[in-house]
Amino acid sequence: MVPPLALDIDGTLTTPTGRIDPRVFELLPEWEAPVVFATGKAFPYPVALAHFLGREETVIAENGGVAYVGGETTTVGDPDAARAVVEAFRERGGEVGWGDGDTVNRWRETEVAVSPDADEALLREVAAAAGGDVEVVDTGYAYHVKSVGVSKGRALEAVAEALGLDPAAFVAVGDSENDVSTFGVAGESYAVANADDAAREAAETVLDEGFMGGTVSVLTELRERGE
Ligand SMILES: O=C(O)COP(=O)(O)O
Ligand SMILES: [Mg+2]
Repeated sequence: MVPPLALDIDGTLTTPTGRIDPRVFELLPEWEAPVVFATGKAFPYPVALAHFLGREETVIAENGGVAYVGGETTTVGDPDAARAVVEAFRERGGEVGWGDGDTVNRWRETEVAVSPDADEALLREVAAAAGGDVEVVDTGYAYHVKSVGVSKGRALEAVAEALGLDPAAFVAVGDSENDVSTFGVAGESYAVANADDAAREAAETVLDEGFMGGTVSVLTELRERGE
């Protein structure tokens, strides 16, 4: 038997240029245990990934702000507080930076994502001035302006419970600061070689290979172990 998985998407299932690695489509459709996509991206992205893999749509989006399992959606966090920070950032000359359509935030319900090209120092200054309820999380792919206390790890606890599983039964793979909480909840945790310092420190194991190459090495090992 293979264990259930909690998989980050960007930096973990992707190539260095941000594409979904084709090996995702070979390895995950047939994985014989729950697979939870746990991402900082907005809700539709992991749902679409699960859908096109032919898997149950069991997802954590917005860094834990949104969880979806068994057809039930749960949202946590204070979107108004996050939006107020981003509005103040804009008033001070900051730019969210995703262009006119802003599909990054269009379906985002609990937080706001700001482009990695944005003025980080200004964003952090504005967030700090808003009091202690809002924080900025840097995934390498975006700065997420979100409520303190919302995390992928907390959402994984809730999703695991809904699935009737112990969160410690999960094996987690990730690459950044927003995966640290998942690593704390899952029974086994792996940081891919491209992971940031926070993820490397939190993970039980830092892999030799980066991006999907690292994730493939974990999945292969787990499969062999389960035989
Ligand atoms: O959207 C981001 O900033 C990062 O997404 P991820 O959590 O799937 O890596
Ligand atoms: Mg990531």
